Amino acid sequence: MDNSVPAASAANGATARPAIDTHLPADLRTPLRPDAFALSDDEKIAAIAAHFREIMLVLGLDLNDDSLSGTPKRVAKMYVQEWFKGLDPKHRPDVRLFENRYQYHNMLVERDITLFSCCEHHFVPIIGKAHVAYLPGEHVVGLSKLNRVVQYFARRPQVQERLNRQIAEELKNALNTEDVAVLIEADHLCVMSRGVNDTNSSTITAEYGGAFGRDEALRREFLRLIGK
Ligand SMILES: Nc1nc2c(ncn2[C@@H]2O[C@H](COP(=O)(O)OP(=O)(O)OP(=O)(O)O)[C@@H](O)[C@H]2O)c(=O)[nH]1
Ligand SMILES: [Zn+2]
Repeated sequence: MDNSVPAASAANGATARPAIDTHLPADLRTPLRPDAFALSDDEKIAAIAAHFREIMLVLGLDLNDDSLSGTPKRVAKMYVQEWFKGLDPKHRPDVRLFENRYQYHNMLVERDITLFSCCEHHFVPIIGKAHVAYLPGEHVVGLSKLNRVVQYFARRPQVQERLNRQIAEELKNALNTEDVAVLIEADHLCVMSRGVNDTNSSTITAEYGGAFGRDEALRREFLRLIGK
C-alpha cells in the first residue's frame, strides 16, 4: 500500500519523528509520520480536497451539483484549519503565568470547558465538557489558557483516554505542579450514531495528579464543585 504523502514537497521530510508533544511522555504523543510537516496548510487542503472528491464520486454523488461542488474544499479546510489544527504545534498555546500576589492556594476549578474532538477510529465527533483544577503555588495561570490547552489537544483525531492524559501532562508542565485534576465527560458519535447506536451512554475519564490523587477529600471537593 502506498503510504506516502501525496505531494512533491513531501520528499523534503525528515526521517525522524517530527517535533510534536516532545514535552510529553513518549507513550502520550499523538503518533505522527516522520514527514508530517512536509506539506504547507494550502498543500494539505488541496490534497485532502482531491481525495474527498474521490470519496464523493465513489458514493455516486454528482459533483456538478452547485450544492455539492464546493464540498471537497470545504471539508479539507475544516480538517486542516479547524478540526485537526491541534496536529500542528504552531497552534500550541503559550500558557501565561502571573505571580500569585494574592496568595490564593485553594483549588481553582475551570469547569464546563467546551470540548469538541474527533474519534480517531471513525472520524466522527466527540462532544463534551472538560473540567480542570489545580492548586496554585507561587504563580496563577491566565484562566483562558486552561480552555486553550483543552482545545489544542482536542483538535486532533483522538481517543478520550489519551486526550485526558495529554491535557493533564501539559498542565502539570505549564503550571509547574503535579497538583492537577482533569475530568472529561463526552458523547462519542461513533457510539451514538452507528454500531451499537446508543444515544444514552456517555464516557467519563479522569486523571488526579499530586494532591488530588493522595487526598480523597480534595478529590471529592473537586467532584462536588463540578457537580458530580
Ligand atoms: N477506549 C476508547 N475506545 C473508543 C474511543 N472512541 C471510540 N472507541 C471504540 O473503538 C472501538 C473500535 O473497535 P472496532 O471493533 O475496531 O470498530 P467497530 O467495528 O466500528 O466497532 P463498533 O463501534 O462496536 O461497531 C469501538 O469499540 C469504539 O467504541 C475512545 O475514545 N476510547
Ligand atoms: Zn469512534
